[in-house]
Amino acid sequence: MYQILVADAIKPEGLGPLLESPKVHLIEKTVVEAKHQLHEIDAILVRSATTVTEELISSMPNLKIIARAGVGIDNIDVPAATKRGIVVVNAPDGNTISTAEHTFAMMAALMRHIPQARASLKNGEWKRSSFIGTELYGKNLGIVGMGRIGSEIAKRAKVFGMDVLVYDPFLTSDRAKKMGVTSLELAKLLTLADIITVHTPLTPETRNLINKKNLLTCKKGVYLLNCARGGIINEEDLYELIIKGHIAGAAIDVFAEEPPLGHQLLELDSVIATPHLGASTKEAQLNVATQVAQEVLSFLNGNPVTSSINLPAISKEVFAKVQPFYELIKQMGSIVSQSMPEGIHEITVNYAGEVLDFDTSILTKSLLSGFFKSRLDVPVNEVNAFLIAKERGLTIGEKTSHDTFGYSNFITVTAKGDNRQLGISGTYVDHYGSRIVRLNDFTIDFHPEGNLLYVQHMDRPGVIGRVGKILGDHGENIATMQVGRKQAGGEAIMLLSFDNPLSDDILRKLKQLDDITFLYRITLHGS
Ligand SMILES: NC(=O)C1=CN([C@@H]2O[C@H](COP(=O)(O)OP(=O)(O)OC[C@H]3O[C@@H](n4cnc5c(N)ncnc54)[C@H](O)[C@@H]3O)[C@@H](O)[C@H]2O)C=CC1
Ligand SMILES: O=C(O)C(=O)COP(=O)(O)O
Repeated sequence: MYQILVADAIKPEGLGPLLESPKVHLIEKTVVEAKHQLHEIDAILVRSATTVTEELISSMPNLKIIARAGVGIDNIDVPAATKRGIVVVNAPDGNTISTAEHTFAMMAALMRHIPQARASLKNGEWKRSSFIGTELYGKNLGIVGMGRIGSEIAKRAKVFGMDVLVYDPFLTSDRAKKMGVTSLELAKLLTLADIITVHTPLTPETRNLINKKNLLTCKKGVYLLNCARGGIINEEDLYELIIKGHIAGAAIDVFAEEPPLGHQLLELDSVIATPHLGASTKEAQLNVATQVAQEVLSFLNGNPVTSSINLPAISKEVFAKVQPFYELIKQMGSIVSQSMPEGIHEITVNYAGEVLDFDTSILTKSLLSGFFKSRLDVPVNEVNAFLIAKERGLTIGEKTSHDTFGYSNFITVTAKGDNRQLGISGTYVDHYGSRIVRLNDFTIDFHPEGNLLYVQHMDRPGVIGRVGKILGDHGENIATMQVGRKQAGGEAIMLLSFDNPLSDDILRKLKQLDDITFLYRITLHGS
């Protein structure tokens, strides 16, 4: 039973996929309330209220997936999660419309002083001339960050007759043209805009992106909006320039620290604010909860996730096609690891044939997860495979070729250690399954599963019999056996399979036999 901590207020109606799963137990508590259960948590679902720090991650040794029911992942230590092999997913488009609409509502309210006028009315006043507003029509709206939300705002602004100027280093001129917006450098946008709204994520690059220095280049009387993340516009600088009259007003939904208790900006009449409400609609909350619930369930069921921050996106359909190769190469990684228990400094994979239809980096990561599984006690998966390899000084190479040796697909892994090199080739055959077809230059054919014994020996009479005798004397029943050699009298191999793993004692006795070059036990769990 998977233990899933729902640490923030996530709409229960959206959690249906998880609630209906017999494999899942939902714990709806804050991190503090659940402090005695953290060690058993497999998945955590959060919004922006919970900060998922490295410390919190390390207090959850079973954690496999962190789901953000929303967009911004600045409250999650993604590098720490990645290092631990924990998948991070979000709900990238579930609250786009709500946040764009909220920004637009804030802009209209800001320009027409709606909150201030309402407060005045409530005080029994009727001060029509104090609340003279400004039209949106014909104004230059500067959008910084032209992603999902920025783009939706641009569409709405155009309908209101605004001229839309945008700055986004990742926006192509083609897309800007299609959207009917003017793409500019930030410095230029700031000098031309009447209203500026930011819609970037909060990153080291965007923190304080809008600051005193560049705000002073803006038109006097400019309006600012931040419905993205506190800190993108420097709050102290904004305050100072509003006080000095350079900025006419600001609409703020998000703060550098939330809640912003006693914040100086909230004391200013020309600042309107909401308590991080961008995504707070019935629709958005249902969307994001449903999206992350589906992602978490899919992941826990061994299926791919589609909106991961630290994994390449792969659809269910593509995953179904790639899965046989994914399992095959994971077993090949495990064979390499168990066959070369000494240090390995380089692994190269050569992909040939129909396997090249897929993103082979996913397969190489699967190889590494199989390789590291028996070597490390930290989980290694597609999330952290390359990172762990780098940390351990393991060089990973990927090659492709057309030579499939008559198979429709062919994968060869070569591992180099200090004194030895190992080569293994495998293929996936429809209706027949994974096959290892070459090992250390010997032609062979076996399904990579179960308890195996690989023996490399000199091709001399009696070797096979002596091995068989020791096994028989210990009551070990050989389930299958294959032999191979390159030339008479040269080196040869035996590959035997058993119902149970062989004991260390048997291995020791086998190693003492004459003519055995080396042997190793390989245990492979289900493929
Ligand atoms: N107030 C609220 O409740 C909500 C706030 N948000 C915030 O809004 C942000 C944007 O959301 P989406 O549009 O969905 O994300 P998105 O990823 O679709 O768009 C972000 C855009 O910012 C651009 N960008 C990145 N670095 C930049 C830089 N240095 N300068 C200019 N542009 C840059 C990217 O190229 C991208 O186009 C989120 O990261 C989140 O922090 C999102 C949802 C709700
Ligand atoms: O999705 C986002 O990035 C948001 O800022 C929404 O935050 P929330 O889930 O409402 O705490």
